[in-house]
Amino acid sequence: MSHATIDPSVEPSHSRLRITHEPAAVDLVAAERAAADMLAALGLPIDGEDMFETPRRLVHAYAELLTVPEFDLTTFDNAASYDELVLVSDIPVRSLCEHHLLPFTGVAHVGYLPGERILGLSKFARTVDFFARRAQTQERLTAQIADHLHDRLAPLGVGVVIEAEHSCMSLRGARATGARTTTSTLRGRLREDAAARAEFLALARDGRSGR
Ligand SMILES: Nc1nc2c(ncn2[C@@H]2O[C@H](COP(=O)(O)OP(=O)(O)OP(=O)(O)O)[C@@H](O)[C@H]2O)c(=O)[nH]1
Ligand SMILES: [Zn+2]
Repeated sequence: MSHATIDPSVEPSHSRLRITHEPAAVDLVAAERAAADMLAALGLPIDGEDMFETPRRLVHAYAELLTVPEFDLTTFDNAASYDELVLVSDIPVRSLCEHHLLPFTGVAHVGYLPGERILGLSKFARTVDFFARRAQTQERLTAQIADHLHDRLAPLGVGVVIEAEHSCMSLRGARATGARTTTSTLRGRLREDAAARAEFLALARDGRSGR
């Protein structure tokens, strides 16, 4: 469950909304014990000198990947009445698929049509990371970023495109190395207005790196 709290020290033209996440209880000691049992059951020599510390490293690696970073969603008055698209492309995405807990990685393109507020540019990447550092599906991650910005920033429209490679599908299983999954969520005018939607999707496509 995540929730946002208003920082009481807000200034009229500059607002900071503390974006926080209430993590479930984490018991690293129990997790290390369970990791040691799992690795031993998989036949790995964890009692030997080389892998002695592997259960601890495994648990800490997952704990790090699943730690949701808090931040301030800083917004400013749209003093210039800027009413065109703002798009930040190629934001790194690092997440874990909830089915295998294997990484999926790629990029997000996040854009919006400003209303009364504009968003601090770094907050696009922070918002992506905030929702990525969990056990996720790509679809839910895409929708959560779009819904969050739509709710908190109250723009005229918002769009999120994510392109990612799922290692559970490329390293194992189907072994479809190089297969990329693209998801998009559009809200407000970017969903309803055909011209705005086409402009956003074209810019998201053109603005990305030539991978
Ligand atoms: N829709 C969706 N599926 C995902 C995502 N990440 C992983 N998956 C899929 O979740 C599915 C889980 O399917 P299962 O059949 O239960 O698992 P599995 O036997 O390991 O499947 P294979 O990967 O086909 O070997 C797989 O098809 C994965 O590719 C995601 O972000 N979105
Ligand atoms: Zn998976």
